[in-house]
Amino acid sequence: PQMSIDVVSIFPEYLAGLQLSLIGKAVDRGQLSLNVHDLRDFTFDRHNTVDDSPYGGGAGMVMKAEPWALALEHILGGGSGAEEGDSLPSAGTDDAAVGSKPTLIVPSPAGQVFDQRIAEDLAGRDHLVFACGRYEGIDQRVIDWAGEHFELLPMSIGDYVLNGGEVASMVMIEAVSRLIPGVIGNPESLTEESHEDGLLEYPIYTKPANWRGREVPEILLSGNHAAIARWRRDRRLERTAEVRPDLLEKLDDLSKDDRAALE
Ligand SMILES: CN1CCC[C@H](Cn2ccc3ccc(-c4n[nH]c(N)c4C#N)cc32)C1
Repeated sequence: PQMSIDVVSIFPEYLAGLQLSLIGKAVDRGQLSLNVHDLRDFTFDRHNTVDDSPYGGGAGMVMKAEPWALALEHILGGGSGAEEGDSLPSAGTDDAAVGSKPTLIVPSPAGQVFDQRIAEDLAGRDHLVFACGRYEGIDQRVIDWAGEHFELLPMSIGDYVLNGGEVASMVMIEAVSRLIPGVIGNPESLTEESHEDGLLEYPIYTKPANWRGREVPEILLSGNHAAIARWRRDRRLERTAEVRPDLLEKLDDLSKDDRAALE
């Protein structure tokens, strides 16, 4: 596969949604491999304990280090099949020396904020591993240890608080996998979309031309493709100025026509 994705979670069924639709098809086509691991499979006490109370006191529980290290070592050791089919490293070398290190993404409110640029960067990598925390998070020593075996990326999907890393991982996996060539049916649909080139997308319409008395903008029925392209760009500029002026300020290649649309 072009990319292997592993996810570790105490709620593996949360990630089942990814098997549907586009990503499911890409997995069936062998473009993507997605493996979800239950953290509790790496506990061996009677209660499959994954958490304990925080040193120093405070509310909530902390996820214990050992299960996480065992789960991540299982994945490093090829437990995800990510390395299957790769030429086995010659004796004595470790993967990190032979290939590039896998990328470990740790969803966290304290992470770098995920955006389309980061999605594009991650889409070019071979092996992504997502560590989904719950409770108050994961013992810091796991993160410190993981930094020696992975390229470590603490990542937040936005400035609001969730209860765990699963939803954040699904957001990032969807944003990344749709950028992998062939995963999205028509690569054309990856252009001129919001955040791809810094402008929000233009309004879209389909049949009927008159719906409950509301007409489709005339220009779109004209067949004049240059005029339609201009109209669409004007709508993108207008919408971005209205909804996300912060994005507009980042643009430095506005044409004369663009500026006219913003007057
Ligand atoms: C009250 N406490 C505060 C700290 C976090 C605790 C819940 N939690 C445990 C693991 C974990 C992972 C990610 C996120 C998260 N929140 N917001 C985002 N954008 C995230 C992302 N990515 C949240 C998480 C709840």
